[in-house]
Amino acid sequence: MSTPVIQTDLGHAGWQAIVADPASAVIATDFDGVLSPLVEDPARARPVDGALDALARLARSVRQVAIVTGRPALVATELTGVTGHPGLGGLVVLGHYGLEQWEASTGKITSDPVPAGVAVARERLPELLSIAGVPDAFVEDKESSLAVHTRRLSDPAGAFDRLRTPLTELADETQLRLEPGNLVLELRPPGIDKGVALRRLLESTGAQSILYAGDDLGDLAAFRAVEEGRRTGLNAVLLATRSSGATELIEAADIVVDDPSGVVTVLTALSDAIAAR
Ligand SMILES: O=P(O)(O)OC[C@H]1O[C@H](O[C@H]2O[C@H](CO)[C@@H](O)[C@H](O)[C@H]2O)[C@H](O)[C@@H](O)[C@@H]1O
Repeated sequence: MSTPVIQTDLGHAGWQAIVADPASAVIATDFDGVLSPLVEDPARARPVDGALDALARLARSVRQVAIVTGRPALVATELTGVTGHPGLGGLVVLGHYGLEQWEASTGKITSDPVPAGVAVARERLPELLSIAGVPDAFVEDKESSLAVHTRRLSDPAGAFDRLRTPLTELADETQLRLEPGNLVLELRPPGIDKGVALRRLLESTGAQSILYAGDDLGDLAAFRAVEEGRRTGLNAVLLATRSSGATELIEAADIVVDDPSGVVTVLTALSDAIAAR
């Protein structure tokens, strides 16, 4: 398989560094919109064909493969089906934007504490949704955070706009953070994001290079952490899918693909290049 279109010099350098020394590389990828297509019901998201095999193949030669997601870590392991998948015994899943860490080698989860504001927000949400005129918005209760989805409503974008201000106020009052995503507004603990999660992962693994794949606004923090790392010598490839149409992310990427199948193509090309070196 040929090298994908890498649009930047930094991306070329990152690709070559990973190929030359995979043992010091991390491969980290988001789940929704990157390994799985976006679907109406969050419970039905699944990785596209070939996604886990592509990660498993890379896992043979790189230092660490990780999934970094806004989902709870256990939900992500269930939806992805990574538990017991051949070749993914060293996988790490960073859930809740890094609040939780699940390790395939032990099956154990560690988590930062959940702030009390989540319980307060949970209690106040139904009335807030009613007052905002969207009582039927789907609330995905993730225990450590609450995601309000508008995708299945008759006017998804209008409902998203109507909810933004009241949910921002609720986040302020409960000392939570409002995380906007693709037709979803999440109330979640502050002080952690995918950038913090990735910095911790790079530090704990001592990796010198990384490929990070994302699609939505929540991945911007990871992109920024990688860009910051580049200033102190980290070699990196930033891969974005167009799944969520997040312009800022797409413009910052070294490689852009349309959808999760494109991610599989890129990951496969990377392991082919490693195998051919
Ligand atoms: O970090 P991620 O793995 O990308 O998770 C971010 C949020 O993704 C999910 O919502 C998105 O995907 C749903 C299923 O395809 C879709 O219905 C929704 O509109 C998208 O915003 C998930 O439900 C959230 O909990 C995640 O935080």
